[in-house]
Formats: sequence, C-alpha cells, structure tokens
Amino acid sequence: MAPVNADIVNGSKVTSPVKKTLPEVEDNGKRYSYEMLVETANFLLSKTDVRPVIGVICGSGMGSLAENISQPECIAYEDIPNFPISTVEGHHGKLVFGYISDVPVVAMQGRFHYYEGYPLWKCCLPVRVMKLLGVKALIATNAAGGLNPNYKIGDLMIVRDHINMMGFAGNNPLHGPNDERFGPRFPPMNKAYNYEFRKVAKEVAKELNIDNMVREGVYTCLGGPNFETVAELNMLKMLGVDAVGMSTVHEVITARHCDMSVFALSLITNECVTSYDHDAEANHEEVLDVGRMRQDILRDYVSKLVNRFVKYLPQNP
Ligand SMILES: O=P(O)(O)O[C@H]1O[C@H](CO)[C@@H](O)[C@H]1O
Ligand code: HPA
Repeated sequence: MAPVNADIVNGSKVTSPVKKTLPEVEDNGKRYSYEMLVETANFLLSKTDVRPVIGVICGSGMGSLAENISQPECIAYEDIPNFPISTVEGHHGKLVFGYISDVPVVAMQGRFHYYEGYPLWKCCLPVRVMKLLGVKALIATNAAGGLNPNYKIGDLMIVRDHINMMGFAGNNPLHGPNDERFGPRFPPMNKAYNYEFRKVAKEVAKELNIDNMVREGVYTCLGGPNFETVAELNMLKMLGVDAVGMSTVHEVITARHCDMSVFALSLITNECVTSYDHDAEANHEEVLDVGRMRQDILRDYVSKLVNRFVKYLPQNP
C-alpha cells in the first residue's frame, strides 16, 4: 500500500493545503467539505497502488466497460467513507481500479442520479474525488434516448455539447459556496467537451469500422425519473437537442470546474417518441438490453480511446 500525504492532485498523496471556512447555506443536507473529500481520496489511495490518470463513468447497463480493466481492484461504494450508494438497476455500486491499454484508470460501475434523491453536488462527489486521486481526464458514458430522427437504437453519440436544462432553473452542482481549491466561482463552459478527444474518437471509430454508427451531437439531462412527454421532447428537439438522459451534464460541469478534460459518449438505447400516434413507450429494461447488445463494441471503443487520449493529458509540472 502506498503512503498517503503531501501535495494535492498528483495521485500519490493528498493533503488539504489551507483549511477554509465556507459560509453555511440551506441545501438539502450537509455539503461535503474539501477536507472530507481528501479523506475519501486518501482512503482509496491506501487501498490500491493504482494511480489513475483517466476516470470512466459507466452508464446504465454499461457496467461491463469496467470488465476491460486488467488487474482490477474493486471497492464497494458502501465501504468508501463519505460515498453515497447506488440505488438504480444496472449500476453496480463499486469503483474499479486497474489498467486499460496499460493506462492506470478508475471506473465508476454505478453513478448517482438526482432522481435517486441526491442533490447534484452529491451526485458529482466522485468526480472531485477522482480529481484528488490524480485523474486528469474523465470519460462519462450514458444511456440516452435518441431525439435526432436520424439516430438509430444502438448508435453511439459523441457529445459535442450539452444544454443544462436543470441549470436553467438554478439547479447546478456548483450552486452554493465555491471552494477555490477545486476551481473558480464562474467557470467557462464553452469548451466543455475536449476538441482533441472528439477528433480522436471519430478517427478511432473509422479504424474500428464503426463510424456508420457513431454520431456527434448535443445531450441534455432532465431530472427524471419519468421519461419525457411528447410535448417536452418536441420542445427539446426545437432547442437542438439530439439525445436525452438524466445524468452526465452535472458531472461534466464538476469536472470542468476542477480543470479535468472531458469526453462523453451516449449510447442511444431508445427512440424518443415525438408523436401521439406512436405506440412505443420508453422503459429501463430496453435501456439495459441495448447496453448488453452493444457491450463488446463499447468495450473495444473505450479501450482504444483510453489508449489514444493518454497522449493528450496535461503533464505534471
Ligand atoms: O444516464 P445513465 O446513468 O446512463 O442512465 C440513463 O438510463 C436511465 C433511464 O433508463 C436514467 O438513469 C438515464 O439517465
Ligand atoms: N429519456 C431520458 N433518459 C433516458 C432515456 C430517455 O429516453 N433513455 C435512456 N435514458
């Protein structure tokens, strides 16, 4: 087991530089301080010798992405100090440390959603923990409904951008006092999805001969847990949304706030129903089935992406 203490975010040891007192706010439960997340990161660093530089979040039914990981070391969420627990079917609830294409990674097999009852900042707590572990790039995957009429079930969508619908109503993972040790009060979001990663992902899709099923588009996250009405979907379509889900956006905002590079990938698991004449209804079983159907392709794709993205990671000073 590796020793733990010293400087922030080099993945080998973590300390809290300066203790800060942030103002208290009303907020759906107690916020986690920087110091608590340092405690969580140090716990994890004491349990594994893997020092991850890329973090992967597995979407619904996409947990098999973590099966790509060699020399895996799994830690259940319930054993991790300050971690929430996964409550959704298709989300196993463990962190997997190990290697993909010889690159040290950590994967979340199970993410947290707002509809589970967690405030957004808590849904994104693992992203900040990843940062403290030394992770420089986040690959967030999700299952999503295809709103773009050209999309087919089983397609993969590289996320070019998002629309933060929940943020329009003031619900944002960064809401509340800002801790500058993570990032600035007003982070820019116009380059949320790393340009090089997206370019490489399109090249890799060609190399794997899956470019006919790989799209690029705009994702939005709604609060869920209900799937959308016809009118809601038509509104989102007018706004330029290509795929709809209930995750990822707040994770990406949190990752960009603490200066991680981001790539996100949606698996189109169902067609969004935009007409009252259409009989189909979205359901979570179908979402999980499509995840299973695409698991081999997803595994190959993400392994190659990790292998290529590593060249674009910022080096330690
Ligand atoms: O975004 P992920 O976690 O992949 O899951 C998606 O699938 C579930 C609905 O079937 C929702 O949780 C939605 O967000
Ligand atoms: N809507 C919202 N979230 C989803 C969907 C959808 O159609 N499919 C998978 N997650």
